[in-house]
Amino acid sequence: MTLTALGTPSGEAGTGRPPAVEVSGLVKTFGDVEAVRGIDLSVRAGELFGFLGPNGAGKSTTIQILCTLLRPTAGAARVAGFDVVRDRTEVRRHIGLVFQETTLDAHLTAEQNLRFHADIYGMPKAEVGPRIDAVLEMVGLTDRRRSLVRTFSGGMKRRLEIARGLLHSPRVLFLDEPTIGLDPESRAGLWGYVDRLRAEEDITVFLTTHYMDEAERCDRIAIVDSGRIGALDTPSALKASVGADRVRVRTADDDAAEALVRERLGVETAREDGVLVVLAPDGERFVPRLFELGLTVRSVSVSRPTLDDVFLAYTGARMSERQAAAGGPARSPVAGPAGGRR
Ligand SMILES: Nc1ncnc2c1ncn2[C@@H]1O[C@H](COP(=O)(O)OP(=O)(O)OP(=O)(O)O)[C@@H](O)[C@H]1O
Repeated sequence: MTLTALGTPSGEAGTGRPPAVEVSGLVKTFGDVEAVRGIDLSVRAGELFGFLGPNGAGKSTTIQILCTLLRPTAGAARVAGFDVVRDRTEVRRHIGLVFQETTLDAHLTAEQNLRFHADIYGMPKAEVGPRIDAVLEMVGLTDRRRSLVRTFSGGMKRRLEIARGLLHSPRVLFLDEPTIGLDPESRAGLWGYVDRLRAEEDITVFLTTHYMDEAERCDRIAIVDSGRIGALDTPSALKASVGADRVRVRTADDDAAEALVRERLGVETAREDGVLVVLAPDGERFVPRLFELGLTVRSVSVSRPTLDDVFLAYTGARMSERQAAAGGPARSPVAGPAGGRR
């Protein structure tokens, strides 16, 4: 299998816009733990870029370095053209953060939370009111602007977090598992805002997720495992590079069928949940050959590779397992933009 692990997106030459995120040789260690072990990547302006990987792969650590909440052990990163170590304040001014743990003040109203954020960012007074109106409208919370945040549902809080992340018109929005714990309707709503945002504000979105449908939305995704990028490409290119279609077959005797298929047709097989799976480059054309072998086929189905298959190829696990594992709060809250650095 040959999957690409390229740091630079193709087709960028000539656009004249610097990359939104540029990372080279990034390393982060915590004592003996090598959380990030040499990451290179380049995210172009306006891109929706996804980070996928198992628990502990180093996704959050990388994002926290990009957001200036952690200092790299080695390597360099630039966000919106600014160095994350040397130009920390400028980086913070140009990014928005939405993390899975809420950092809203529950005892303030939605509007007060936003005004507080505007103060921290030193937004010009004249801009604050109209911008609050705009972001509240975008996330559908205009009529709840004077409600205390503690009266909000989980989905409403997340929408308010997004509004807050956008208030200062960032160039790059970091979303670290933004939909964990949300119901399907709230997840769909949140993605509606992200799509609208990208259309209206030409923002770059850098996302981590455990959900396959969210990964599918990305322009490109990087699969991260054990602190390294194993593959980086568009979802369709990644799926194509995994190669074979999967032909799931149930026969009268699967063990005998498997041996026969391997021997006579020279193809690879696997077992998934006990079911015989034949890996074939063109599944539909392959099916008649099963019958030609004289097998008693009880059922057969063909599926093309999914991102889950790509994830499995690179990490040895299914995304769905990760999704289940990530059902609860995964880690302690990180500091907001004004917070300290570990
Ligand atoms: N502050 C810290 N001190 C010590 N070790 C840490 C710290 N933060 C992260 N690590 C370790 O670094 C590794 C990478 O963690 P990280 O949170 O970046 O993974 P992740 O890919 O975001 O995982 P998840 O999907 O579970 O959020 C893990 O082994 C983790 O235990």
